[in-house]
Amino acid sequence: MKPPPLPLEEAQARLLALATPLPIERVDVDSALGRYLAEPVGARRTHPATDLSAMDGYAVAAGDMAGPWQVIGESAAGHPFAGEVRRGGAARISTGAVMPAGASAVILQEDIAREGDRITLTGEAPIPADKHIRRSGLDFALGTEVLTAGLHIGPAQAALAISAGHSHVAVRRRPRIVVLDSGDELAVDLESCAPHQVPASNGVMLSAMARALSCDVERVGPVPDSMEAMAEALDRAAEADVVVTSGGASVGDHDLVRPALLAWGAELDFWRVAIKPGKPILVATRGKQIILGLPGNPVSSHVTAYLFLLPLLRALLGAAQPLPRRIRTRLAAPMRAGGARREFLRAVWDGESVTPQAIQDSGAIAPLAASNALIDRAAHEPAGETGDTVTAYLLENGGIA
Ligand SMILES: Nc1nc2c(c(=O)[nH]1)N[C@H]1C(S)=C(S)[C@@H](COP(=O)(O)OP(=O)(O)OC[C@H]3O[C@@H](n4cnc5c(N)ncnc54)[C@H](O)[C@@H]3O)O[C@H]1N2
Ligand code: MOO
Repeated sequence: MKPPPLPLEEAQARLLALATPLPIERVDVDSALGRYLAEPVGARRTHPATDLSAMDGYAVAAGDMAGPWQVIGESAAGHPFAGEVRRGGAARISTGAVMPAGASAVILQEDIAREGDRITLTGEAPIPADKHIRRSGLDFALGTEVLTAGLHIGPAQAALAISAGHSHVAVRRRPRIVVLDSGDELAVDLESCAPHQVPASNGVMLSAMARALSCDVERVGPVPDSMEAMAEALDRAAEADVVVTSGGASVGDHDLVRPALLAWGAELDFWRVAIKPGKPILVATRGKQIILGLPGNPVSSHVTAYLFLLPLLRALLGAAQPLPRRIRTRLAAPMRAGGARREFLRAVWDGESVTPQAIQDSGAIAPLAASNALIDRAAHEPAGETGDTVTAYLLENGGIA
């Protein structure tokens, strides 16, 4: 008797429990982009390190806001004014330049008339007087924890690490993934793809999903439906952290993934999850290696990669939040009632509401490619009306902000 399919959350928790974050390495911030911080980042400097002007204009002394003034020097970005600003004096100042000693206000150049070195106020003096000054430490002070461990390193986080004085950060090494697709019907040469064949598209799709998460991916296959060919293909995955197979996961006579994995020395953790598409997904281990057997139907492969593979890779990379986040949104069109399995419906989210695709076949790639969201519909959920609130996952950024 085979055990019943696992509920999704239980299956995800079991998979993530197998994932120990990979060893830490220190890399330059450029190379860390797309990965997750393995250690918090503390500021090695105060930013700004000193008071700076936020605008182009003239720096004057406190309480000396009426003018006229004599321009006694200039503070340009990267070239501070060495002198001191006293009553009646002003220093020309540019955006990002250091406030000179004695100066405590910046008057915008649009509010000033200049004749030679004499300037007068033609517009408004700033209120409060220090309005255009960026104070030392406004952004962060020396010693502050500016980035927490487990955070995704995107462009802004990279800029912050650099501003905080870190040219290198601690991240987990890139996971090594082998993507292996299988099936006698799979064609690589698209020019000679006969009607009994199918273009092998899952390998490209699954590799692309893994590569978007800073993984080193090798593709093996398509592998023919024979135990010998599977054994040979799996041997090429001996060094992989994660082996992803696609196809052959179901119950057919030619579905060889499970027996081939067992013969390779893998131990089955679970097989089958109560979701549609993607029910026949399997998870196994072989020593430290984690094996994800995804169903061959292209949409099933995509959805299970989204719900299982990407969270697993994020966990190996040390992400604080490996699972995709849900959004609550409204139906822009009616939704059919749920069936026996919880279903992830391909859908289009326009920023306000979501429309399920008319065709939900797990072999239909066109509606998948036209979708940017998955609606999470419970088993036996009643039909939905336009305007009803539903839960959805956004596909475009892997569901993670
Ligand atoms: N009697 C039953 N039959 C099936 C069941 C079941 O419970 N009882 N489950 C169905 C479900 S659900 C799914 S999902 C599929 C999964 O099957 P497999 O993982 O064994 O996948 P295959 O049979 O190898 O292929 C299914 C389908 O996908 C195409 N495919 C496979 N690999 C690729 C690839 N790399 N690129 C593009 N397309 C691919 C393949 O040609 C098939 O059309 O089983 C159901 N059957
Ligand atoms: O679960 Mo299968 O993935 O429904 O087509």
